[in-house]
Amino acid sequence: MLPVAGAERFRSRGRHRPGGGRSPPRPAPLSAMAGPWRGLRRARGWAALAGLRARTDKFGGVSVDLGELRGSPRLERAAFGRWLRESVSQWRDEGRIAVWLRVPILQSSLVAVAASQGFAFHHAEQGSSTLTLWLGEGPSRLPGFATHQLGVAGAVLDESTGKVLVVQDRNKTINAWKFPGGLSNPGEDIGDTAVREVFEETGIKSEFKSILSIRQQHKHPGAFGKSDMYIICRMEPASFRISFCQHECLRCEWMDLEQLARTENTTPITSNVAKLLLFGYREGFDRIDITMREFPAVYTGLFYKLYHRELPEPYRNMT
Ligand SMILES: NC(=O)C1=CN([C@@H]2O[C@H](COP(=O)(O)OP(=O)(O)OC[C@H]3O[C@@H](n4cnc5c(N)ncnc54)[C@H](O)[C@@H]3O)[C@@H](O)[C@H]2O)C=CC1
Ligand SMILES: [Mg+2]
Repeated sequence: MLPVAGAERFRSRGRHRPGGGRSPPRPAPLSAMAGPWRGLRRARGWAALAGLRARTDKFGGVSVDLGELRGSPRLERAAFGRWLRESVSQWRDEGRIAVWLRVPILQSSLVAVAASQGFAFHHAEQGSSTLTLWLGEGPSRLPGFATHQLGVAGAVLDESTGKVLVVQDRNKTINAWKFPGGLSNPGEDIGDTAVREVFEETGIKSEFKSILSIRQQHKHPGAFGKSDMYIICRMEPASFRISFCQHECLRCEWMDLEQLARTENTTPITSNVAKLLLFGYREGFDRIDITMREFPAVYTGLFYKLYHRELPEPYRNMT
């Protein structure tokens, strides 16, 4: 069994002791136990299991990282299965609401053992998977993993000529004109994705000016069935000579913005945003722009970017 390492121990419902009182006694060390642990003495890796730490979170869940077994002999599945069953039983008694189990990819045979005890995948990354088991009352309230992917395109408009940069994708069945763009990298700002993707696909350097539109599409086949957010940004060109990526694009050109707004050889998204951009080009970009401001995040010490329509000065400085 696995004693919990968090500062606070959760009391199970019905075991509340008035006045707080002492913590329940810590379980005896694994080696001293009888019953299900006896067989573990000889099982490979059992000693390492005893050293694992279970960390509590502020919601009352408990996390165990099997990566802490690094350098230990490979665990026998049976030993792990018995250890997990006993530990879960103890956490249940302690009133924990959930278990988070991180499994390094090379220990993946233990995933099946955990799954046979009710655990399910929460998410997987390159080197590990994380499984969860809900112990609380009623249906699980654990948040799911990422729900969306983010694509960003750049509508690069040369204001001196009224031409906009467009491409036709090589791998798409319909070769419609669209703005160059692609998927955001983890941790990448929207504007930075637009600059990077425009440059990678067309060779054109550009600067982020504003967000023009946001499209949300559920069950997107290109997002492995997840939802897809597609943001189109207004960009200002910093170079003009096209050198497009032959792998990704079939064609690339500077096209008259009004022609793009009128052509049928495009998607509804590109067509509508071309019309919006044409309106802004003629009537002022302040009519269409969703601009960005940066602020310090209060609790984390990080910064975030807030995107919204222009706020008039008197409102901006209200206290
Ligand atoms: N105008 C529109 O209306 C369009 C919007 N989009 C949006 O743009 C974003 C994605 O842009 P992309 O240009 O597609 O991304 P991207 O520019 O990041 O390119 C993705 C790359 O991955 C490759 N790829 C994708 N799936 C693959 C697979 N299964 N195996 C091997 N290679 C694979 C593609 O060939 C491409 O080279 C999404 O948000 C999408 O919804 C994409 C196309 C058209
Ligand atoms: Mg692309």
